[in-house]
Amino acid sequence: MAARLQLEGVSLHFGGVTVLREVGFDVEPGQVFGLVGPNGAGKTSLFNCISGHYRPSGGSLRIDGVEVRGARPASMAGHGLARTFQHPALQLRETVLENVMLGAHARLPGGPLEWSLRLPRALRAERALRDEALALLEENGLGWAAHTRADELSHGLHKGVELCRALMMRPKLLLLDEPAAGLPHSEVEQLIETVRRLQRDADVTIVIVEHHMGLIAALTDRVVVLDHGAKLMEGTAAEAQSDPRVLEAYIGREEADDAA
Ligand SMILES: Nc1ncnc2c1ncn2[C@@H]1O[C@H](COP(=O)(O)OP(=O)(O)OP(=O)(O)O)[C@@H](O)[C@H]1O
Repeated sequence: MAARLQLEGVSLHFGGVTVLREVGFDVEPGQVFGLVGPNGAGKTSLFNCISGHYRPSGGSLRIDGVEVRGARPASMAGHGLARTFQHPALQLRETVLENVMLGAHARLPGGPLEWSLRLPRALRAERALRDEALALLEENGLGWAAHTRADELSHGLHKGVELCRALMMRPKLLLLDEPAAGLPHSEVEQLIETVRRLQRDADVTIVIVEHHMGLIAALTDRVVVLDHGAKLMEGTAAEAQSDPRVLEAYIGREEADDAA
């Protein structure tokens, strides 16, 4: 079942620096939700709070009504959460298939002893996961690369492999951090098709951080715009794109970047 995500008053400080100021919004089960805003607005920091990589200084984060603020990243799979990163971190010396299978670690039966002894149940589970990972790679157009080492693939393909690794967790909440960054136009089109397919078939709630407004407009049901760590507005992508406060925030940030 796709998850409901609820944020209330989420704040984050690093020393004297305020990175997030009382951010709150609800994401309904099955929605594709966009998180946008100029560089440095706090989007990735907010993702890091949701996925347990950062501990918020205040506020509440609930997945299906369960408070997860302060939970460690490793325990977030247990809450149905999977994510991708702005810069995919793959095991570069391992094959694509091995990388994707790593996404299923939380679903493996038995303990380390059973695995080190290669007991029959562990071997059967491994075979089933291997078949599942291969099917997932095929579905996402990467079947041909299954036995290639990750360091032999391009940046765009790394992003595809990372998405498959996240999907191996069978998440009910999927966070995608700038999935289109660095992709050529044709691959962005493919990515849009992939997310549409997930929306249709996978019973998952998806939150996307992205600067590519074409992708946000094509995919999202709602967006939140962040600026200087605070929520500037919430609405549809079209409402965000025509909101003068949003335009001003982007222009202001460009001017600040130019002056720097
Ligand atoms: N670990 C950290 N320590 C100190 N400051 C941090 C840390 N992580 C993020 N920040 C600061 O928080 C602010 C928000 O950064 P963040 O990366 O979340 O923004 P963003 O909206 O994702 O930007 P971009 O679109 O450029 O990726 C920035 O000023 C950044 O320097």
